[in-house]
Amino acid sequence: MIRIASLTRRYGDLTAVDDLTFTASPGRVTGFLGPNGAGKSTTLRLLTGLATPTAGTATVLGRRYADLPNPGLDVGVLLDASAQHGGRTGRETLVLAQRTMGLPEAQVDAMLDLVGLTRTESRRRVRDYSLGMRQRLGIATALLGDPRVLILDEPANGLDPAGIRWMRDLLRSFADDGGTVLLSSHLLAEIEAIADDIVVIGHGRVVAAGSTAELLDGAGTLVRAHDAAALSAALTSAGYRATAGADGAVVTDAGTVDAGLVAFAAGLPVTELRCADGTALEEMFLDLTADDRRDRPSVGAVPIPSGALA
Ligand SMILES: Nc1ncnc2c1ncn2[C@@H]1O[C@H](COP(=O)(O)OP(=O)(O)OP(=O)(O)O)[C@@H](O)[C@H]1O
Repeated sequence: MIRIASLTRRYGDLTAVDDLTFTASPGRVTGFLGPNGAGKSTTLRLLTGLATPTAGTATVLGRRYADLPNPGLDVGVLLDASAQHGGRTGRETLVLAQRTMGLPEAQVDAMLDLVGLTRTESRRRVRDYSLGMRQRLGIATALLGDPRVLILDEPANGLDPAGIRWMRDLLRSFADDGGTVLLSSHLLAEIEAIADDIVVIGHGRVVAAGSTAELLDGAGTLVRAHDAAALSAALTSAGYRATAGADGAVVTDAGTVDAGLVAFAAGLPVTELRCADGTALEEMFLDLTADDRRDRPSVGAVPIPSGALA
């Protein structure tokens, strides 16, 4: 369990993290989403003791990270794969971590196998690794102590499609075994494919949170007809919200059945009708994070499900 409660971090006049509250639960992958500069990395740094909060608390398994006696055994952390020591080989990096944590050396080979780094690759210096290989090494280091919690900042960076699929499966099975995963990204599609819960932040504040299913439901229905303007007008006059996209699709808060009935009643042949997918979630994400005003989070269009905020 990760608990962030009223967490705030100011740098001079800038409030990088602003009264942030959410939890990441065991058995679930929690996606932590936000555009550049939203405060994701600062939050993860506060959570892992690399920065101190101005106010509020961030705890892992009920304790501040700094109070965990041997943190690597409880929490696996990967914040910046490119920051690993370039002069060490991959194996040396793992052996150092293994000794620091007091683990058997066999664990190093087990992790290399798990992340798909060959023995030959493990003997190369990290400076000669691709970003994808560094991510794999970083994940191996994070998993070395068999922790119950994983905190990962943009772990898909640099991975090829097969690597992304591999990481997704790895995180899924980690969560299915009861682990807690908190994973940050600015890539909505990546988060949507893996996360059970999503917390969206903008300007250091939570702007939407809930299960991925709830947020997708909140994204509504996508309906397409030849005359998008007429379709929008028909939906609006039936009391629904409707937004016509540039590609002719209309996203509405009407259910699929109601949207179809409204179009039929208006004499508009429907060419596509389905639950809105990640495209609509992406529009929601952009909308939610577009508001520059820190004092007024733009949550009006999307309800925050009760219980989603701790
Ligand atoms: N040590 C620091 N001193 C001053 N400002 C900082 C410091 N660390 C972060 N900030 C500022 O806090 C804000 C949030 O930054 P943060 O790196 O947490 O965002 P992010 O969501 O992780 O963005 P990105 O996706 O680009 O990594 C930014 O405006 C950043 O410039």
